[in-house]
Amino acid sequence: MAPKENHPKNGGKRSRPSVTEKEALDFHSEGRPGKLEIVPTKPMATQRDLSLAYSPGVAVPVKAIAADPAAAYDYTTRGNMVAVISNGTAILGLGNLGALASKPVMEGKSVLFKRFADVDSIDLEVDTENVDEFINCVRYLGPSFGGINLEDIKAPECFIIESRLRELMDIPVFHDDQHGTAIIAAAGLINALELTGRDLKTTKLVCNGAGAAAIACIELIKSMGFNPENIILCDTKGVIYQGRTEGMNQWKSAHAVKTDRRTLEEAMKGADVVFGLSQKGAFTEEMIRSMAERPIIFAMANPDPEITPEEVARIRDDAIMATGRSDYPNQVNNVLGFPYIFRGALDVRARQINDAMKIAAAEALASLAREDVPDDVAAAYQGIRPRFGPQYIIPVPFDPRLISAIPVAVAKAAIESGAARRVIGDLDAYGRELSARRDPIAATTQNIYAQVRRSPKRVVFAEAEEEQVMRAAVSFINQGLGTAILLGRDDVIRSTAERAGIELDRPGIEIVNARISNRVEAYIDYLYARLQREGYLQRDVQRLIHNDRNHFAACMVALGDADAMVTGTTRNYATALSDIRRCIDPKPGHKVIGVSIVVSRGRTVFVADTAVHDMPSAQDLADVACEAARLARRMGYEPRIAMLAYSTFGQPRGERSERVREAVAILDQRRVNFEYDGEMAADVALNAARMEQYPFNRLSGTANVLVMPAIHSASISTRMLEELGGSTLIGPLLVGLDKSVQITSMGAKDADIVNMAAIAAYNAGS
Ligand SMILES: NC(=O)C1=CN([C@@H]2O[C@H](COP(=O)(O)OP(=O)(O)OC[C@H]3O[C@@H](n4cnc5c(N)ncnc54)[C@H](OP(=O)(O)O)[C@@H]3O)[C@@H](O)[C@H]2O)C=CC1
Ligand SMILES: CC(=O)C(=O)O
Ligand SMILES: [Mg+2]
Repeated sequence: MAPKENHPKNGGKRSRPSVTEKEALDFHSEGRPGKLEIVPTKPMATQRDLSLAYSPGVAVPVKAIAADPAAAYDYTTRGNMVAVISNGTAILGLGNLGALASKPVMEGKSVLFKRFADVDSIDLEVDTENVDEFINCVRYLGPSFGGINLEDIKAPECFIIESRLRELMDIPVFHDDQHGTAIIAAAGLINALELTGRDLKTTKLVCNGAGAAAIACIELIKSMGFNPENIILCDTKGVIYQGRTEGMNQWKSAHAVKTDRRTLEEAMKGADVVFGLSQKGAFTEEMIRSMAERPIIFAMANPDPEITPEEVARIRDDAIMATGRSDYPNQVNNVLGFPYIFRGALDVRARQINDAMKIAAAEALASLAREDVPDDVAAAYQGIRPRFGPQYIIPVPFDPRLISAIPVAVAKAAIESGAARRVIGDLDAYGRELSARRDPIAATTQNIYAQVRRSPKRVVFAEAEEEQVMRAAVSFINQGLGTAILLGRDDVIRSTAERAGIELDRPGIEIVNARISNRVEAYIDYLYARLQREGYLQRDVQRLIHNDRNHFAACMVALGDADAMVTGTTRNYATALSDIRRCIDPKPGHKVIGVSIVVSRGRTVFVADTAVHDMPSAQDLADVACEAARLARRMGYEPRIAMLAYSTFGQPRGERSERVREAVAILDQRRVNFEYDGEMAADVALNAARMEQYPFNRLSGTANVLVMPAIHSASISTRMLEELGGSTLIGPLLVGLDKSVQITSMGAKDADIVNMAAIAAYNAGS
């Protein structure tokens, strides 16, 4: 998983992941519809909890807040809560589709607040296009929130709404499409100008679009020193020149210039920079061709840019190209801003987000892209170590440094400019505290996908007659992960696909029918040689290869006809595993085990063995610890292993715990190179205060790998965590086999199958 010394180079030709409309709808409807839920932060289990949380206990903070409003930050969610508010009049670049239709985007923004900056957020869709009604609706909500993020409200109404609400409310009111976009575009522009050796004062820029995002972008770059005479603004009517009357408003007029150019085409001739904040397809190849040498093109319309990087690459090889999308390099998108800007603003209880805070965010972003990317961060860059250059002018949203770099800069500027109600004395300590909030598993998962994308694999889907497996296979190839081999009867696969509306006739999908494959004899010979002394006759083996797809698929992988395999949706784990073990051995010196990854409230814990050893011996437990430590390291975690039991360091003493104590002694003898200790109970392993009661314990912090004493405790506890504790469970991942195989849980959904196929492909590559 060592990142390569390189930087992403696509020239517009890199294959990029895409999603189908069905995948997008399934993603939003699966399980609980939508993308958000609310989770209590206090126990609500007993009479006492109720007395504290509700009547009578709740009266105490009520009185405290009435006496001192600042106390609301100490006793309520206000200080970490942002409302994302829209009326749906400019949803991305899709136009005015109404408040209700904007909800998926607003929920998305709320989720991004949480994911990237641990800011709690709720979306509010306000069903009016009337400016006064909208303002009146929002102005009274101040007590509920630490900040208001206005989103996708069209110009010019958005300007009036934002400025009036800023006057009326004593918390930050920030129209993300204006200032979020401006901050990110300014950061990208600072770097692009430097790379092309341009001076801010003489660069000529055309901005297509004269709405919320566009006006804010040009205002910010003017305030940074851009010469107003060098900026031409265009809208649907063409160039905004002095004296134009059609389709004008005061915000456009403020940026009208003296020029005889009238169309976007004319404006772009010889331009150094073009900003697209308008609509899909607004730039033609001709316009791009007419720009100056080494042009800077930010085509920021969402979901589809004004021109694609592929189109630009066809006609010019000297452009610096950015879009608003996640699937191209140089993503100039406000996701890089709003979570972190609000994080900083909330932490100093800011009254507003002022220009000083915006410029601080832009500068922090720009300088982050120029810094060397350290090893532990390279994972977020898809295993490639990016270097400041035309393909890397701005950090990626998954860059784990953003959470500390941007809020610290924003908080500092808020304190210095007087917008803060609370001063953070030690900003370095604040930065360290912020870093600790990041969850590396997301970066790891995306790194797995990215690595596979760079080195696509042939993965056999053993149960391809199942509809969800076919969908997973299609998604696998759509995401550029490799070739999907569908194993099954051709006619059954095709008729099921047709019924389900799945298109299989596309490059990257191969259907293999075990009954008529010309590899059958080779697989029978291979398997018979392995099983003839295990009580199998040749005809038994023939039957296995002809009739059982796990055996056939595993032989494909064993003999190199496929790189990896995924199975498990139609059979239980143990059956699938024993089918595979007949065909594939453990890697020399390894033990085959299952490791589940539990992600819970930002914490990631590996649990082993959750799949293979029923009642492991002390030797087995030591082996499991070694295998789990290897996997944790591969996923970017330095293992701290707790050997779990019901007892802790000999108390209470019991026969079952003896095995675990012995396993610890075996690890001592092996002089392994990772931290471990035990035996200990789960609460001691996971709770720092409980752990402190054993000062002699050798773990340097709470455990991140739990070795379970037996499979039943492993399986029961992980499933309970998933069902009762709201944790996300990944796996069990099968580790230790000589070839790459993953087994999903029975009845797994297509998204889970794709994840397992990606992990199988990833393991096949190393
Ligand atoms: N990458 C990012 O982070 C962000 C990207 N955006 C994108 O910017 C675009 C505009 O959003 P926003 O400012 O909020 O919307 P607004 O509705 O406020 O403004 C839209 C502007 O685009 C102009 N426009 C529309 N189509 C064309 C066209 N074909 N040629 C020239 N001008 C056109 C409109 O012109 P007129 O005034 O004549 O009607 C208007 O000035 C969207 O595509 C959005 O996705 C927005 C925010 C963030
Ligand atoms: C990214 C964003 O906010 C938009 O396109 O509207
Ligand atoms: Mg928006």
